Amino acid sequence: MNTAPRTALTIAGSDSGGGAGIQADLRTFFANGVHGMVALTAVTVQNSLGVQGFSEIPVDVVTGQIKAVATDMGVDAAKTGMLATAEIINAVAKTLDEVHIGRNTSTPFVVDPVAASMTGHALLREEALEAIRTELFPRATLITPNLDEVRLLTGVHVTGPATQREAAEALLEFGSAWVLVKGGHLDAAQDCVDLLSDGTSWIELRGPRFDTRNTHGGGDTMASAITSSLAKGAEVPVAVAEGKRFIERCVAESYPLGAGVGPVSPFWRLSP
Ligand SMILES: Nc1ncnc2c1ncn2[C@@H]1O[C@H](COP(=O)(O)OP(=O)(O)O)[C@@H](O)[C@H]1O
Ligand SMILES: Cc1ncc(COP(=O)(O)OP(=O)(O)O)c(N)n1
Repeated sequence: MNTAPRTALTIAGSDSGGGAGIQADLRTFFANGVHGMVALTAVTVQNSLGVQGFSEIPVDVVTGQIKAVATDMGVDAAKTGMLATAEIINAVAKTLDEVHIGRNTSTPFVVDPVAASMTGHALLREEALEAIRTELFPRATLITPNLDEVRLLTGVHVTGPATQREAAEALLEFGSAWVLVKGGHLDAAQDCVDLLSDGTSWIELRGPRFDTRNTHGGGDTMASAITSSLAKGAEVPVAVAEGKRFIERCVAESYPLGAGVGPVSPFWRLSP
């Protein structure tokens, strides 16, 4: 009989266009040899041009999905993406404690604090930012904000290495074990440099910047690649280095689709 692969759970929204959200997460888990499971939080109406609207899933259905998979199939690592409302965030935090997922357990937990789509549409109700800071970050093994999210969460406007470090310090105050301040939106003429820290180690992850506008789903894909590595037992610095290498290839092989922004490709290993 075959043995079961490692498992990863995404708690996130659906992207009807297939490039971000749970679709990106499941594509990435699959591409990394991990069995992906889902707790759906919201359904977005979305295509390459942006988000036209969304509807939340009832809170008890969100928490029910988490409990159903955690108590039966087991979760080796989990991540969050779009959570939509403070009510969902509060309930998810409580449920993660009940099923023993988070930084003070043996099951790593990655928080991608999704606030808006790259096209500028809100994916989180305004009052929910505080719940992300107080309910999710203290439970997180790793948080992975992009520069817009850093500004919303801390007020720090990152323009280079000094402010990237200042932002990481401010974010660690909220209680996560590690923070990854992603630098994809820094100066377009430079390499892509992300900064990883637990307040003691400061690790710069530098990679080439590929000249493409098709980066839809990039943040979700990177967080899911890191979650996959954590599910397979990697320590955080190794998992993030693996995630960085993975997303680089996904961006390099991204493709146009629709009239707007195309998706990154988690399937680069399948390319001929
Ligand atoms: N054009 C690019 N070429 C190579 N890597 C990129 C590019 N854009 C983003 N990245 C990398 O993809 C990851 C996610 O990027 P970022 O754009 O900062 O976050 P988000 O997708 O959440 O907005 C980071 O590791 C970043 O360095
Ligand atoms: C359902 C859903 N979740 C997350 C996102 C964010 O994806 P994107 O707009 O591509 O932004 P980054 O991945 O670059 O942070 C979304 N659009 N939809």
